[in-house]
Amino acid sequence: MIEFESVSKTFYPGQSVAVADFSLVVPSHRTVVLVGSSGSGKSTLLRMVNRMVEPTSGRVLIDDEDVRERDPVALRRSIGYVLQHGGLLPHRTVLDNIATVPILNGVDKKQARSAAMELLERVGLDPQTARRYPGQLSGGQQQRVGVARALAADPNILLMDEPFGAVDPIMRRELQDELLRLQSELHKTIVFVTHDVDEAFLLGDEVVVLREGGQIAQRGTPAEILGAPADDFVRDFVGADRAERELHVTTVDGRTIAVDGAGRPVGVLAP
Ligand SMILES: Nc1ncnc2c1ncn2[C@@H]1O[C@H](COP(=O)(O)OP(=O)(O)OP(=O)(O)O)[C@@H](O)[C@H]1O
Repeated sequence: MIEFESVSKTFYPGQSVAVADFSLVVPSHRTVVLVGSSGSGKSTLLRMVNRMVEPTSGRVLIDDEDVRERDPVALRRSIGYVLQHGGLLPHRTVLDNIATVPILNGVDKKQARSAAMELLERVGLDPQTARRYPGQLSGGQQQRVGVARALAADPNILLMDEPFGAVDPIMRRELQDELLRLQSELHKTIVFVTHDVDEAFLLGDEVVVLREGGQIAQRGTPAEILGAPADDFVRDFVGADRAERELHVTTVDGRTIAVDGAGRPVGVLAP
């Protein structure tokens, strides 16, 4: 469980607050998505968990322990972190990129490399990829390596900061499905940051819609938010009234088809 307890962050005195008095509990084994437009404080909040940002006031607790009690380096090695631009080491092979943290944590090299090979397959990469360098991979493959690397130390917590933001829409959808599959097997505690509402609704057990200053506009399951947006800001942000979200039913050859506001079929209703 991760707990944000009234955290605030002002980067420079006199500057506007990046995050003001934010509180949230992220339950263990769940995926919580922070969604909001640029500058709403999502990354700042995420980085408080692994102490890459220290709150100006308030606390972040992991399983009831204040993260400030933890050595920052050990803390970071115990938490998986995936960024938009993989942050892979360019002069190390894919296999070494994945095995680095476990080796730093004292795992025997051979063992770490064989675990890295298993992870490579787990995230859907060909074993041949192991000997390549990050620059020789596509953006989507690099992000898969990023996910494998984040999982290598078998962390309980995964922090994901716009991890699929820089890949094309088809690859993005594949990576999202892959994450859903992985999570159904691994049950990590995931905090996922995105500005894409559809991605938030697809991946989040719970979604937190943020406005500027890390203010929570609404939190809940995707269905709760879409069904009852708290205010006009949330309604606009999630596009509750957007034509493509407004589904209707029509009957074609005796089957009931759901179509969106533009008349595009989106699925068949189960009888
Ligand atoms: N290291 C920093 N130094 C100074 N100001 C910062 C720093 N990091 C973030 N900020 C400011 O804090 C505010 C919140 O930024 P943050 O990156 O957390 O937002 P975000 O919602 O993640 O946005 P984005 O989607 O663009 O990454 C912004 O006004 C930003 O300029």
